[in-house]
Amino acid sequence: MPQYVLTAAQASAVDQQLQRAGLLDLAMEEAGSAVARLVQQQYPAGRVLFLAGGGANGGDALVAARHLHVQGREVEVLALPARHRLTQLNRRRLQAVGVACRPLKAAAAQRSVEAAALLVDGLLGTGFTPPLRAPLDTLVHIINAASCPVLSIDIPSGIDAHSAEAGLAVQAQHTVSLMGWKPALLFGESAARAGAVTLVPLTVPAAWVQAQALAVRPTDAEVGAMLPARRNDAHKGTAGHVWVLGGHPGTVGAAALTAAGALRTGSGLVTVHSVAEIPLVMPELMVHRHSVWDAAFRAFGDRRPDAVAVGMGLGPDAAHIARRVLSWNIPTVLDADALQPELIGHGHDSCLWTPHPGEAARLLRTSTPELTRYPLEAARALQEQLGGVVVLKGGPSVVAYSGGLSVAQGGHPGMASAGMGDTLSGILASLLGQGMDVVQAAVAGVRLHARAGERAGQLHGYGLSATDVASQLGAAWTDLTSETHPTRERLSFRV
Ligand SMILES: NC(=O)C1=CN([C@@H]2O[C@H](COP(=O)(O)OP(=O)(O)OC[C@H]3O[C@@H](n4cnc5c(N)ncnc54)[C@H](O)[C@@H]3O)[C@@H](O)[C@H]2O)[C@@H](O)CC1
Repeated sequence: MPQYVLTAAQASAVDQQLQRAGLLDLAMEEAGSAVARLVQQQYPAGRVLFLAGGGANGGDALVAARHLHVQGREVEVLALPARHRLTQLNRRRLQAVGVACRPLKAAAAQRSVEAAALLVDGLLGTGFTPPLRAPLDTLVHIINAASCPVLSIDIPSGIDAHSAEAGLAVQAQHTVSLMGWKPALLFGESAARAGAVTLVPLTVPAAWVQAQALAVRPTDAEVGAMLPARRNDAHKGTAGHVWVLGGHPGTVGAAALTAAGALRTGSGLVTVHSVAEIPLVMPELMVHRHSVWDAAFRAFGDRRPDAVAVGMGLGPDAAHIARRVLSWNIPTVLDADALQPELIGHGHDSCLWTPHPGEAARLLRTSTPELTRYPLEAARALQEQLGGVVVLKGGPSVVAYSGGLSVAQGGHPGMASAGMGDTLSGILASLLGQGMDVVQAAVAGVRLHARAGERAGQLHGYGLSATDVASQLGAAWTDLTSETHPTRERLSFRV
């Protein structure tokens, strides 16, 4: 089952459905027991201090405290007055098994924090609306000064579930996200506050969550199923021919990296067209140097590849060249210098636009900080303007298509280096050239790139390069397809 991304309002709408179905009590029980299980697994010794708010987030904390107490763990619970009906109910249940709920005051919290081996933050969840009011602000300061690890339930207290920004908010080591991801757990400073995130999907009908969800996060098995499986009689003519139009004196490496990315993703033939001298990074590449772009287009005549990537290091003529390529109406990846506002309105359904946040801000005529505050909305706005499919690159990348958003899993911080986007363009063009649908090519391509980055990151850490990532693409493909293509892979090896 895919994972989903929900805003606070969307999570609350599912809660109301659960409430109407008489299932909300069970959902809170499941949430609290999952938190208790995680505590036992990851933080198995010492006193656990729970700080519980008055809403349902506090209710989850009270359920978790009861489960741990019943399992013999030493727990201490400090709670604000319970406002939510189920939080009141779980307070009575906790007291019934012999755990006192002491009032949550700053002085008591300060003393208790010192004796705790783990602090569970159940103050505020998705019901929080900024700014933080007293006494919660003082409590957040106390939590952040604690020397023990902090585990937050659903979202660190003080984080607005929708935004990638973070003001005064809990810094957690671990967050247990309930039902689905919240945008804040995926992007920017707010994601850094959450620490490691464990998703607990809860026993909620998938259709209820899907109907509300802002975005989907496909699993590796789902991505693997999208990738094409080859027949044993495949040859270079059936594996797609990609053209790379890029490079300019001073930025020739970009086109070479794109071409290498396409070859390593399995393209049968890759040809680079440029007016600059492109380094032959792999001898399997075909490189055509043209005197000027007009001559290049004359030489192309009516010949077309299966897919084209345009823009990488292409320089000042990029918008003009990209416009001519768009008139071919074939699967096209537009990257880097080709991402210009003057191309708005010239795209088609088989276009894949791949801006990083700076390029996206240029296209939307906004600032980069404004854009990165709400990456999902930004990706959607870009797709509405540009048409086709948009990959808004980042950690994680977002794919926006007509009617939907998808957020990639995984990746590695070492991927923050020059040339990574060029490699991604090659991957995407390769998948398009192998006949993939443009949405699936985007979703699978960003995950393939991220998976190759994870593998390269294990070898090179923060020193990994785009070339290292390209070298891991074959292995990444095998990882993603291991569940879905096993028989075919085995057959291929026997031949
Ligand atoms: N379907 C789900 O995802 C489920 C969610 N559950 C929990 O329900 C939570 C949402 O519960 P609620 O809607 O009751 O909300 P919360 O528990 O997040 O917070 C509501 C409380 O916070 C206070 N508050 C809000 N903004 C504040 C501010 N700026 N300063 C100080 N206090 C503020 C409100 O007065 C209210 O008492 C989720 O985060 C999750 O923990 C679970 O109970 C199980 C099911």
